[in-house]
Amino acid sequence: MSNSFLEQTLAGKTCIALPYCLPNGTHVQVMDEGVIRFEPKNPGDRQLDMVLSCGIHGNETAPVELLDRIVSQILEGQLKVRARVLCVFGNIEAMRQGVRCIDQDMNRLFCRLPDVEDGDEARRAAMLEMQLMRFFSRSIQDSKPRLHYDLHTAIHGSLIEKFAIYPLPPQGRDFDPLQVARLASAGVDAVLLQSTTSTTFSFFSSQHCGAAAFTIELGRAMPFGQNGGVDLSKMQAYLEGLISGDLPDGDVVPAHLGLYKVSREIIKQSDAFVLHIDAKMDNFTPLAPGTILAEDEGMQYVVHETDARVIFPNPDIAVGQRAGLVIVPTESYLR
Ligand SMILES: O=C(O)CCC(=O)N[C@@H](CCC(=O)O)C(=O)O
Ligand SMILES: [Zn+2]
Repeated sequence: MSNSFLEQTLAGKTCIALPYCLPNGTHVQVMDEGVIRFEPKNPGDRQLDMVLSCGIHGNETAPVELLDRIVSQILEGQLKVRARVLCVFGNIEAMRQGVRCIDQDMNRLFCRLPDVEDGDEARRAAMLEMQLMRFFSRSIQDSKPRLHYDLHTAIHGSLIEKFAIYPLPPQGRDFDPLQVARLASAGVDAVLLQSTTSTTFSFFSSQHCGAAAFTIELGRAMPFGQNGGVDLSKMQAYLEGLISGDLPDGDVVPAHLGLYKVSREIIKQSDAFVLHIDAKMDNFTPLAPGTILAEDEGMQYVVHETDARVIFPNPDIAVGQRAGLVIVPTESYLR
């Protein structure tokens, strides 16, 4: 992958290039540092417009390496482009330093204009919002389906390694079973249906760009070059298929895919917050009814749900942010 788009970006060498054309007719434009757009030779024939993002958390490197492989394949002419595709490498400085974030968690900085605090990560999030609005405005004009996959890896282990978070749809819209079924063909084994608004990148594109958007967790966060244990072959084949115009056949959510709804988010209200469950617990670990999850300013969070599981337990976050999710299985209309 020498001299790849990622390597150039990390070395601070990306210049905003004018659109140019590959020998196979694909149009390429570098929109900003770490943001590159591909458009097919015959845009009228395309079936969808898609944003693929990674590295919103700088230490989640497996999806960054995956997206860099895809960008290289396109630039080298090995992958034919029959969709409009915007590839986003999110928090570049955090990637350089191998950390989740520098000052602020970028995935808590979307949908927050105009009251968001200033800072490099807030400015980058606002710039990415503008890039997506611009990218998808053409999709709206041309009535093309809009898709956004924001690719992550998790801090801890997980009883279900690959899962997606489906942001709460805009008012008047519902979760789309077709989108969930497609993810199953990409190796995703569970989907969590969100029940509240959010400040994540995928919530932004769902809410403000009308995209079918997901946060996708693809394994455990490891440093660059140490992702041999994460098998992304199904996801890679699926994304290559979408880019080259091969939509998956299945439109039924398979029985093996776990469907959960987010019952509640545990928000850290003060510095007195104490997590009572093991912060290193695997995602999807069952929580018995009556378990004390956490305490905060004299208030106890107790599991009252039947068949509850924990996702993303983490007390080391800023006040006001979420310290974990409680999810429950759901058998909804999706199946
Ligand atoms: O493992 C963890 O604790 C965090 C992994 C991660 O970054 N997850 C995303 C999920 C975003 C969403 O809820 O859509 C995050 O916390 O930003
Ligand atoms: Zn992440």
